[in-house]
Amino acid sequence: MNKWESNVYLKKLRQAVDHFQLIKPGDRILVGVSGGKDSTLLLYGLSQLRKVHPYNFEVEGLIVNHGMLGNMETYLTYCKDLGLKLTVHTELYAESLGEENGFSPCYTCSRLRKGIVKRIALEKEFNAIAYGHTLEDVVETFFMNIVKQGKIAGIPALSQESESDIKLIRPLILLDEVAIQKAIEILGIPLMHDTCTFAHGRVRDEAEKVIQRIEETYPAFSEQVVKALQNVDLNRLL
Ligand SMILES: Nc1ncnc2c1ncn2[C@@H]1O[C@H](COP(=O)(O)OP(=O)(O)OP(=O)(O)O)[C@@H](O)[C@H]1O
Repeated sequence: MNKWESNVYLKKLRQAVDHFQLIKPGDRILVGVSGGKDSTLLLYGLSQLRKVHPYNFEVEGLIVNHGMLGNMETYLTYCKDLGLKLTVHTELYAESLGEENGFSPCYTCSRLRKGIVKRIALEKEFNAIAYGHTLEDVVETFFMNIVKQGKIAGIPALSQESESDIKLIRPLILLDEVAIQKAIEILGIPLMHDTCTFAHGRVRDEAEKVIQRIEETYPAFSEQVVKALQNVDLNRLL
């Protein structure tokens, strides 16, 4: 087993890429980067995978600077030294956000940010956008969809952007936050800390607590949810 394979976090990223067929030869992938641990590891991991994977593909990171991102200088220098391709696009919309038409600032910010990433992907002829959603994101979303919507749905590893040919890929979907944190510590990347004043008391925090409590009894609960989402017994649904 080589060094690459012995790194559990990179092994799981590759497992997701291959199992869900996230990457095709010739893909041009734009990674949405927030400067936090998940999307930073995603950019690093895909850039590493590129070097050893049989398929030829390109990887580039994009930070949308909406005005609440803190100091980027050290982070950008470190990423550059690691050989990561990363650009910053500045559109300072965050400060003017508020509660609008019943939508929270976080919701509006996320919509605007995704629109910008998509626009730049199209302008620069990328055919794929990668997001840093993790195992926890899938399980929390699954839980919240049941509790809030009465619906069975998680986050797909691979989906299609509406209104364009761009595919959305989520290669960290098999990785948990503990493994990601460990990987970031090993790499020593100084993360960026956002200055967002809205993101507190998220509904997701409640889901996180409930899942943690379940995992005290069933430690593999999150992995089992991901397994279950690929193993639906259609004959036993109503
Ligand atoms: N400032 C940013 N610039 C570019 N991409 C970003 C930025 N912030 C976040 N992203 C990307 O968007 C992904 C999802 O972001 P985040 O978890 O904050 O929630 P969200 O936009 O509410 O997403 P969702 O509702 O789809 O879970 C991140 O994993 C990252 O890949």
